[in-house]
Amino acid sequence: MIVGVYGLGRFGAFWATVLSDFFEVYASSRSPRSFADIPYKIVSQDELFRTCDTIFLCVAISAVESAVVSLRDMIRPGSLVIDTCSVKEYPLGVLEKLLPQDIGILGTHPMFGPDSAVNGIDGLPIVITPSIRTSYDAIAFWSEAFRKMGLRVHRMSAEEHDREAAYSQGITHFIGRLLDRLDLKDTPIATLGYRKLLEIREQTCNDPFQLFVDLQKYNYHTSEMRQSLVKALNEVLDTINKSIDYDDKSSIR
Ligand SMILES: O=C(O)C(=O)C[C@]1(C(=O)O)C=C[C@@H](O)C=C1
Repeated sequence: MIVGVYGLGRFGAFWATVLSDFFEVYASSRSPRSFADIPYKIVSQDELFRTCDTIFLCVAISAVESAVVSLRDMIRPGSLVIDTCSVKEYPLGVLEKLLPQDIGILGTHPMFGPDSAVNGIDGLPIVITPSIRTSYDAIAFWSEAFRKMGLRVHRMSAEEHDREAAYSQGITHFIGRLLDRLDLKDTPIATLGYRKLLEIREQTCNDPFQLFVDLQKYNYHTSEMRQSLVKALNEVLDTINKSIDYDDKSSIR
């Protein structure tokens, strides 16, 4: 079985490498790039869809629609398109709307990337969100394949995924970008907690800014998450303000 990867950005190039330990992998992208020392074969878009009947789509969330429009005539009937976006309801909706009925669709979200999987993928989580267009065989095959790759497979609906991810990955990227605006510096008196804050900033800001914007825009639950954050911030500020007695000179400097 030759597995295809379409999109060779930060995540696609990483995922093609990971898959190559378990499958023969062909990869292609809109703007052809040359890579040194890679375990997969770079092919033209034409060859990718002619050769592979399982294709991982590894494009930015905001690029899914235009990618599918430009590729759909090349995808053979009976193929399976596996989306890997960090949100699930939006891309699955686009794929279901734009791909012909005889092409299968499976949603996945590997909950890691090149930074978090620097020591390998063993034990890391991957979400699978079957759509109305996922065959039982495809769910069974890929759940087992991901397990054999050492991943922890979590099956849930796209809606459940997005709700949970808004309050886990979404909030992390939001806080990371907030911290980035403060220009925080390392210091010899850094506490463990402070070092963890700096790590969050580094981990999230190492990803393209587009990922941050897309996570906030295309996960329909992040707006509620942001409102909860603002409410929580105001409540904490209120508590502090109430505890400061502005007439008592000893409590303020
Ligand atoms: O390891 C990395 O490079 C990542 O940024 C991975 C990360 C994240 O930690 O938020 C980013 C995008 C994916 O949706 C999953 C996880």
